[in-house]
Amino acid sequence: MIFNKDTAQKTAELLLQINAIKLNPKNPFTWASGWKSPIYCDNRITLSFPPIRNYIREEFSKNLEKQFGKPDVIAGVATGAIGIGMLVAEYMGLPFVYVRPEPKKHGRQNQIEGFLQKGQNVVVVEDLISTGNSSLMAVEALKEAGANVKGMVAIFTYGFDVATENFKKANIDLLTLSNYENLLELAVAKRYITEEEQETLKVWSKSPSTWNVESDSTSVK
Ligand SMILES: O=P(O)(O)OC[C@H]1O[C@H](OP(=O)(O)OP(=O)(O)O)[C@H](O)[C@@H]1O
Ligand SMILES: O=C(O)c1cc(=O)[nH]c(=O)[nH]1
Repeated sequence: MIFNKDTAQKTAELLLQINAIKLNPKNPFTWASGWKSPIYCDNRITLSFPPIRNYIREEFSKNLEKQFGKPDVIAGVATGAIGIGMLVAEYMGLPFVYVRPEPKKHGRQNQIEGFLQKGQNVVVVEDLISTGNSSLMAVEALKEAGANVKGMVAIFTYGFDVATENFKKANIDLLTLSNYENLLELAVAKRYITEEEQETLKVWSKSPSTWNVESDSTSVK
């Protein structure tokens, strides 16, 4: 679910403006899930733009407190959400930890980096949700460490049914700044994408887990 329509539209517009949305139908991206996709939303780029990362930080901080109450700790999902998660923690004056996809193989062999105590209330910050598997693995690790996970916030979700089901099964509330529906609406209205690209995305969105074609690369300008 998005926080609200205004934020969803503004966030989508900012992502398009900084060219964080890449289209590459002829040489598809491989996602974390292994799915092939003509689209890639690179939210990591937002960190390079201070006014945009400040906007994201403030929207996250305001809305997550409204939704979940003020947590004891903010957790970022590594690596994509370490930067933005830390900015949120700093803005809210809260401790921060980050969660690796798996325990580190040397050193202290930690999966969670930072100081976390059993029973602490944690809100998880993620940059992007496709299937939700990466984020929910982080939630699992936090719960195993004794944290009380209050919910998750992310910059963007594709809104796939599989993610909705995964979050429902895990009993975790997910709120996002923006989503695919708002992104597409704006990209079409402001002519960031051609009719041909629109058509590709239409075909892809009908069956994203099985979509795959051969083609060339473009970024949405
Ligand atoms: O919802 P999912 O299907 O799990 O996909 C989304 C995940 O993929 C990306 O991480 P990636 O694995 O590319 O690693 P990174 O964060 O280190 O860039 C992104 O940052 C999410 O964590
Ligand atoms: O599923 C992914 O791996 C993924 C998709 C996407 O659009 N952006 C991203 O950073 N990861």
